[in-house]
Amino acid sequence: MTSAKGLEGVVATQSAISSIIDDTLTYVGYNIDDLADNASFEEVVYLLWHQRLPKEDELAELKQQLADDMAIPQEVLDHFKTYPITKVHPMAALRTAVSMLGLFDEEAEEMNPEANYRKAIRIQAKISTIVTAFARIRKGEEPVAPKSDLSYAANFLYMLSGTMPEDIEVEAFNKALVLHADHELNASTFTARVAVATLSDVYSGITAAIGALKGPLHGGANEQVMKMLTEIGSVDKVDEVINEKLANKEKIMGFGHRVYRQGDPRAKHLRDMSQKLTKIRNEEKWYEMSIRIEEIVTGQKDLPPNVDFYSASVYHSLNIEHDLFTPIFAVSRTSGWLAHILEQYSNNRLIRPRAEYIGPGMQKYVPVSER
Ligand SMILES: CC(=O)SCCNC(=O)CCNC(=O)[C@H](O)C(C)(C)COP(=O)(O)OP(=O)(O)OC[C@H]1O[C@@H](n2cnc3c(N)ncnc32)[C@H](O)[C@@H]1OP(=O)(O)O
Ligand SMILES: O=C([O-])CC(=O)C(=O)O
Repeated sequence: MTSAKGLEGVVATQSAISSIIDDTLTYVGYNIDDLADNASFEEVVYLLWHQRLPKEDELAELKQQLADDMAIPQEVLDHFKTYPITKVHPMAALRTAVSMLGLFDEEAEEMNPEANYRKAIRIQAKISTIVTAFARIRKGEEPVAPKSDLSYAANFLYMLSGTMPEDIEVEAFNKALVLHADHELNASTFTARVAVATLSDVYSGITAAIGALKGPLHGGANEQVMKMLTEIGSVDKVDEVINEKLANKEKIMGFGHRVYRQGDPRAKHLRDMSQKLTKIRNEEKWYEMSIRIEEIVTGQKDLPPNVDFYSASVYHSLNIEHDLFTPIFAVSRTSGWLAHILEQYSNNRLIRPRAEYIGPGMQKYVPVSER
């Protein structure tokens, strides 16, 4: 037996949800460029869960269901107040809160397709309430109740800030949600599928996936990008800092990808949005620094930016705290995780690969007194 390090190039399952072929990303055969320019996040959720776009009444029904299910149990809100609050990363809070949600779902252990679909709606609805409520409670503010007439994207921004978002903010946030919704067998989606392939429940799958997304080699990179931009501070410092990092063989967060070779097709949408928003905010330096970093890294290492790079300056321009960037990724990717969980249940087999053993050969047990 020989192993592929990091399972590179291994085809581990079949899926009808999203594909990356020749650096083109599609959700159910729809090019991501088309969806990013035209679709609402709710339409994409429907697409991923049903493998077709919704008709008008189906979309209206899903929107209503999501809006109706956004409230979270008071116990979860109270739990947030018991954390040593300044030290808790919002991804850790989210991981715990989603697991806790399962304790209050009477259908948590029901394993039929209808019950699993109902849970998918509830989890997708409640996850943005969890992130926004935690963000407010840790600052000593009261959570803001969702408005049922707002879109998913608008509701998130409204629940976070307590004020009505501007149209351009909703447009940017909706686009970001669409772009992050699914991505074939990335690490967190694979994690979700492995967890539920044991026939464990949906909450276990999402909780496991959140844990996998949190790391800086995956979803956690967007927060690290903003940390790097903040540390660099100004366009004239970019060359010195980035050249030094590259010379020291440090990874530049937001660059590189296991699958894409020519570049991540999602990055250009976020680059355009970053340019637009930083101009409106009169904070063009974040965009200009990002552009200069891209020039240096692609010039020296042939490593294009991934989805995490420009999302950082987009979220910053939406006045979002930097440690909420990865939870926002989770809010969107929950739709993809749920699609993959439902697909896994529909055609399940335990996922259990092998390991190539590289330890010592056969050894004889020696009693502790003789070692
Ligand atoms: C949503 C997402 O998850 S997108 C990815 C988000 N993650 C990041 O942006 C973190 C930075 N990027 C990385 O760490 C990697 O590019 C990954 C994790 C995304 C992909 O990793 P892998 O396919 O395993 O590539 P690996 O880490 O082995 O890198 C291959 C080579 O490119 C270099 N490299 C890869 N990414 C970077 C980077 N961002 N900066 C500098 N060098 C890099 C590696 O150092 C390595 O060089 P070497 O062969 O000289 O040792
Ligand atoms: O596919 C991957 O490996 C990582 C990624 O870009 C994503 O999850 O969006």
